[in-house]
Amino acid sequence: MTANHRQPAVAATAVRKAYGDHVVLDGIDLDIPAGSVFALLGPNGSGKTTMVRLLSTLIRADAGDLRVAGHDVAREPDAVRAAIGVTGQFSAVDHLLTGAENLLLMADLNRLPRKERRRCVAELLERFELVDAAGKPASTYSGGMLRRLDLAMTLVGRPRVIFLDEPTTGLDPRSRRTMWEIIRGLVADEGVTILLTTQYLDEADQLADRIAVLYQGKLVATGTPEELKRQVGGGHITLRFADQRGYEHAAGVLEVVSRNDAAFTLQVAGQGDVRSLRALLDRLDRASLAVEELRVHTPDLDDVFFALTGNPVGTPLGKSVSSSVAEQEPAR
Ligand SMILES: Nc1ncnc2c1ncn2[C@@H]1O[C@H](COP(=O)(O)OP(=O)(O)OP(=O)(O)O)[C@@H](O)[C@H]1O
Repeated sequence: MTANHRQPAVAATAVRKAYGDHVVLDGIDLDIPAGSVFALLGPNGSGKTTMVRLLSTLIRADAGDLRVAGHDVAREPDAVRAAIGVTGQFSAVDHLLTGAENLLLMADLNRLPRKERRRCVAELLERFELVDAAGKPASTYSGGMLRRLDLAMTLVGRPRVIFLDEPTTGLDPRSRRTMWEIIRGLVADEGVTILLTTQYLDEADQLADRIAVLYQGKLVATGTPEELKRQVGGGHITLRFADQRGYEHAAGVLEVVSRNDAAFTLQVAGQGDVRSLRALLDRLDRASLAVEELRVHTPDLDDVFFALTGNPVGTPLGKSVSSSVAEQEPAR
């Protein structure tokens, strides 16, 4: 590992940003190693876009230090701009131009040598599966195609750090997966650093080396997906019985965490590993109890999010829910 790799690609210390009385970011610290994917996870209005705008020099922080690719954001904004690419809610795509024209325009703006322009555009169209649509106006593109074009345009400038603001919001599942593959490829093939913002826990789980959970202007947790999941403790196993008799019998035999008398289901603590599952099934066998259905629930980022914020994913900021709703299995 070189010295350059040890230097964080993005660093923030005690960053604060308010609009009037509304404190949007309140003492944010970030440290993102070069060559990694970092997800800033938070519900609508939690300040994710504000953080990206600060890091990409579009707005100024009220307090704190921000460094990107080794440059101070306040003192060396031009050097920061030269090192970064930004895609997302403020897309650079011109809808009147074709995909190829948009890319050529970026190549011009980046002052690529004339010979290189065409080669670079052709390469990007190929890589982002836009060859067939290259001659069509961007106004005719689907949401997924527009995101791909936006990201391709960003890559013309060969950025070392890329900010992806909600890269897959509104996309269908197939387009999301294509985008995820592209993002993974960028890090693996080119060693760029990616900071992505997302409200999707599965996206953070799939892509990020590390995740920070932003809630009401503060980072409420930071860690690898696995570290965050460990924080919320053990999973559970749900057992459903065919009738009242079996259900009541089992409830007397097992250490039950919670029960649902109407559905004949019991929850017992357990991670779902083979050894503890075998022990549980042996116990049921010895008691001559037949289980109709068994489900293992390992903690996931939905549980983490709820444990940290008191809100299930997708709830707008500040709207807590009753524990009865929260105790339900998270929707997939
Ligand atoms: N220019 C501005 N003037 C006043 N308030 C603003 C401004 N920009 C953002 N805000 C407020 O700051 C808060 C955070 O906004 P931000 O866009 O950073 O959130 P977000 O987490 O990216 O949410 P979303 O997913 O909805 O974009 C919101 O309450 C928003 O209304």
